[in-house]
Amino acid sequence: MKEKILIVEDQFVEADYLRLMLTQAGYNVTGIARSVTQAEEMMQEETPDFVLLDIFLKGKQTGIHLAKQLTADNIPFVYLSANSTEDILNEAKTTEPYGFLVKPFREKDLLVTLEIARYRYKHSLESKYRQEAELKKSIKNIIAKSTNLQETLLKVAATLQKYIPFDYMAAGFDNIGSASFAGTCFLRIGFNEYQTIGINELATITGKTIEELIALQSHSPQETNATVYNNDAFKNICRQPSLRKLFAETFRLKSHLEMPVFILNGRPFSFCLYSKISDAYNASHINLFENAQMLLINGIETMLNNKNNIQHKVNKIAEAGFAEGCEGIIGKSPLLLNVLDHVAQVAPSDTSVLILGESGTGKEKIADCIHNLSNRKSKPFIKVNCAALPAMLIESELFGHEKGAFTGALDKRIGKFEKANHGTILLDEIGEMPLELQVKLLRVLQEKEIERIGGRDTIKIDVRIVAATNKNLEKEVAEGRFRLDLYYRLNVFPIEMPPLRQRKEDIPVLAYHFMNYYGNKAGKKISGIADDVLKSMMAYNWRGNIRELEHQMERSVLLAKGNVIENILLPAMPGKQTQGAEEDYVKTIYENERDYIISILKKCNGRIWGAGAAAEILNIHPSTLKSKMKKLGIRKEFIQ
Ligand SMILES: Nc1ncnc2c1ncn2[C@@H]1O[C@H](COP(=O)(O)OP(=O)(O)OP(=O)(O)O)[C@@H](O)[C@H]1O
Repeated sequence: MKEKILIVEDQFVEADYLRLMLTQAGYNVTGIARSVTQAEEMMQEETPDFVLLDIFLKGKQTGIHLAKQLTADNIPFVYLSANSTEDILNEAKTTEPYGFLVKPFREKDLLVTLEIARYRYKHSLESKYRQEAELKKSIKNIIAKSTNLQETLLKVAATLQKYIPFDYMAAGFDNIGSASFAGTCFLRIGFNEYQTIGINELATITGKTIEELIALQSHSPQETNATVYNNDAFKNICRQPSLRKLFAETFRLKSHLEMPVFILNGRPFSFCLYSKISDAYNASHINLFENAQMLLINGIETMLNNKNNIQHKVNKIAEAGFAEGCEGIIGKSPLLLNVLDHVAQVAPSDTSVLILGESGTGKEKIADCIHNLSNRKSKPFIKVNCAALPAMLIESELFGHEKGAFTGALDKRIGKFEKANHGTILLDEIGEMPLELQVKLLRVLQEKEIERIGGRDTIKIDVRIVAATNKNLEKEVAEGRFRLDLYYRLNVFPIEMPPLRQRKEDIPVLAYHFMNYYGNKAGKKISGIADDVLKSMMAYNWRGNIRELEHQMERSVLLAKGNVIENILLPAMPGKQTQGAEEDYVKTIYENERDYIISILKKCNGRIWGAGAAAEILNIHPSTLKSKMKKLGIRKEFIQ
């Protein structure tokens, strides 16, 4: 059956041209709407399978208004836009379009975008149902096992993280200061580590009194519907004094998702998630949360009816550190943690994963994590670099050959796919795979079978595919170098590796990691990196990303004269050099942690032990605080 497409476009000529292209390509155009109202009327008559949506339309409402409705009704759409401002594009992104076409575009671009959008839609539905089922199952398990509200909230927070990312979460009733306040806040401090912050701790950290916090709370009325605040929308709601503003300033938060849960006795309870990423939230997060809401309501009610529920101080931090299998991953920047959340989410399934990102950003390392966290971890993990072999050899490398299959095939050879049976195969640099082989790979993905070169039989295989590339595959598809059908198959779960320039806070910790590694390897006792060196590393544009940083550290270790790295020879950058170091300097997570602990110690007049002292506020054991102080170089004189 022909797919039904509604065109929402106020430019008559453009809309007509679109209709022509789509009809010729076999689509059924159900109508052309010039405004949101007209589109709504047309959709009442006939629900389209897809909508092509211009952003600027006749009338007051834009395409973005309609997009929100389409997302709620689960109708996929692709934006058409010209000269949109960054703000508008950012807002458009939160509505989760299945594609974006920038005018003017060619017929080929339109058809490829629609095909990709169609495939994405189909798979996003499958993964949405899977995610919903997994989230509900986890929440059910948590609620069945715990009796204490705050403990439950912490566990729910850690579970939600996989699906709806956050750096700070405030969960509780509308009145944070009331005697019956049973909510609390969680600050993410690592992959699976949270600092619990109750009202007293919040007062200490922010330097406010409880009364001031209560006053701020009254300026932060709860939303009645789940609402997303990204980018400027978040800045706007943080203009006036409120708890949100205080949270944003204290923990450097940039976007917010508020999710009210109404419990039956009428007291509103909210989950407020905040992220350090400025556009972290979208409509699918709201949908997912709303689907799990009834379970949460029942769970919270059960906890509230339990006498042990109110516990102001939670002396618990969720299991520390990275999940087993991700140990070698260094860094705690929000963008890296976000990648690891996705890894944790996809690893246990058999879904194909496509890892995208510049060279040296850690794609292969992430592939290792996916395998190690999967049920296939005890089975083989085979890596193939598609760029490293000549086209002729890749086929035999991947699928194997029979004896005498071609000149030089003196023996039978088992290919990488067979070797990876029941395990995982990493197809690195997939963008370099020759077109002829792409067809064969597609067959493996579809039929789950291979044929050795020169062989007569097909061999059934069960292999999970992880592919990686630093190329823009959509561009490769549009330019005819990569098969669209293969791209669909691989792009079921894309993971984007952020370049080092977007996560500068990871630079010092990576530098120390490589310093230790290469120091040990060279048998040299190197114990530190001079401040100037670290500053110039932070200001440097690491075009080769982590690999480049690793090589520079290896060299610096070898050249170091004493036990501190005093020099680093960074290749000259075109244009700006290291003089930008001061203003570009971003505080590391360790510096932040150090500053934070010093501020708490100052407030407690340096007291570590006892009621109301620093260890209690930080919810850690006094001896742990002492060892942290030693590690972070915090001495008494900093506190006075
Ligand atoms: N988060 C990390 N922590 C520690 N080391 C890392 C991290 N990410 C990458 N590395 C190291 O950086 C180097 C490059 O990483 P990797 O080979 O995974 O990158 P890549 O994106 O696959 O590169 P390419 O595209 O060139 O193949 C490796 O030595 C790897 O061990």
